[in-house]
Amino acid sequence: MTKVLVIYYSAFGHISTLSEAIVNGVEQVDGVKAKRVRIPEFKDESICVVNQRTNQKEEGLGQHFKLTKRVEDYERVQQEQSNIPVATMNDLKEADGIIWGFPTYLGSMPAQVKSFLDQAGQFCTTGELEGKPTALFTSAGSIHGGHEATLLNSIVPLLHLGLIFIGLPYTQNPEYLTDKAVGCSPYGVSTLAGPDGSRTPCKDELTMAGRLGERVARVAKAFTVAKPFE
Ligand SMILES: Cc1cc2nc3c(=O)[nH]c(=O)nc-3n(C[C@H](O)[C@H](O)[C@H](O)COP(=O)(O)O)c2cc1C
Repeated sequence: MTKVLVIYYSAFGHISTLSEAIVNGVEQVDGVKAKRVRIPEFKDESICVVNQRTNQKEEGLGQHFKLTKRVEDYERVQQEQSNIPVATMNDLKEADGIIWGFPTYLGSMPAQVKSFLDQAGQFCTTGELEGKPTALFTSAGSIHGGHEATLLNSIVPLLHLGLIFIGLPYTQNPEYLTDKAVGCSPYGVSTLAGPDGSRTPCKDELTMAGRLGERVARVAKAFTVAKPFE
């Protein structure tokens, strides 16, 4: 059985929703099983969405973000995710393919994810993740808020780990060839949350998320049979 790990961090649930579509796509491929895990949250005092409630007012630009409601959303979503196992270094070692999902924070990955990846840095010297197919999905507040930047700059640590990056090709994903506000690009899956987080992933984004899962699963399965790096 080929194992694909879908590993994610989600504050408000958009990434969590995409991760379910990705799992469904992975499991379209015979002989491939998905495991969904979440990257651990920081301790309370460093969680930026909680700090925003105490440090910012809902006036000026802050009105657009509906911060008080966002913290309520955050607390609800964390509760809903409490049954998803917390990711470990062992999960990475056991997987034949790894798909990472996280929101765009300042045009890059959240610190929670970077912290987890830094711990995985131990595998640079052991080579235990080398040759495994990998892919990315993200979510951003606004259309030009940096989802493509996040996908592109997040490839860098994955290459340090020796993972083999899988994108989302045009011919199989015509939905992103549009003038409408739809996420996804050749670099991976993405969705738009809207400034106040009220937009949820649309049908096209969920379809493309499924296809990315399936694509990684196909490559992971082929690699477990062919063992091209042994
Ligand atoms: C600290 C922080 C930084 C953010 N930075 C960006 C940003 O650079 N661009 C953007 O479009 N949205 C930004 N957002 C909005 C998030 O991308 C949005 O809340 C996220 O995509 C929702 O995903 P989730 O529901 O899985 O948490 C930021 C949010 C937070 C809390």
